[in-house]
Amino acid sequence: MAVPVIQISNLRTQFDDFVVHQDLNLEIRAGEIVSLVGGSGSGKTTLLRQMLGLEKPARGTVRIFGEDINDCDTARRQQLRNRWGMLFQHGALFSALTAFDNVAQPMRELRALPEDLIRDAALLKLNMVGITPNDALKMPADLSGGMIKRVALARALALEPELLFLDEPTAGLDPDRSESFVSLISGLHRQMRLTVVMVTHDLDTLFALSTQIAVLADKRVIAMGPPEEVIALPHPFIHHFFLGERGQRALEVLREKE
Ligand SMILES: Nc1ncnc2c1ncn2[C@@H]1O[C@H](COP(=O)(O)OP(=O)(O)OP(=O)(O)O)[C@@H](O)[C@H]1O
Repeated sequence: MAVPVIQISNLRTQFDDFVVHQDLNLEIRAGEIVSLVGGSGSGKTTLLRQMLGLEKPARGTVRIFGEDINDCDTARRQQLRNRWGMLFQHGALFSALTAFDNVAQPMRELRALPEDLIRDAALLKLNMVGITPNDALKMPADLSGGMIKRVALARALALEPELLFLDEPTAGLDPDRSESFVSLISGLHRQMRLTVVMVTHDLDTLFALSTQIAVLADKRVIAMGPPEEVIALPHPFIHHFFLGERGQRALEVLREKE
């Protein structure tokens, strides 16, 4: 069987005496769209940061593409980083650069590509997310919230990643923009054969996109599987999160998809 894209084993995270994760295990296979859900403070963002190699766990291993992210040198880690893209919830773009330069920047940092190739590739990525060459010349301050998210997504895709991390991708977007952003991610997932890991509180986004849901509770991943299986599990957090009033509405979307 192929090596999992992400494999987290026996992870422990601790801040002073406060234990956030204990004996946490998680395996993500290529091509999945995995949503990480959990209550506030359950450690979703911290786990995402550990996958990105931005934080080191107290114990356990985090393997990305089969390599221990905390046990490789800086050059190797950078090579791994070039294989994933990250869409941060806030502050996704450099405010002093145009949309175009924001997307070109990760390619320029590689110092290996000629400028004309970078130009074509950046315009192509912007086109994929529906940003015109004219809008590409604008500064982030002159773009709408939805357009900023699209440019940030184009930037995350700049190096043709195999893996894409999304932190609350639709937060701050109105329902229409949120829906079109979801279709965009879904289309790109198919087109680029991406593996996607996302943290979201938005049940509409979650049900529209996820092939798997991983539930973080009791300091561990207590369940992982297809949405319809996970929501049927008898755990108080799952019941509360998915089967409340807002969950019912989102579930209708899931049933319409079937
Ligand atoms: N650098 C840090 N120092 C001390 N405590 C931290 C640090 N980072 C996170 N924590 C604590 O760890 C716990 C998990 O935080 P984290 O932000 O990962 O949760 P989360 O599940 O993403 O929450 P939310 O859904 O509210 O964003 C919280 O109690 C938080 O206060």
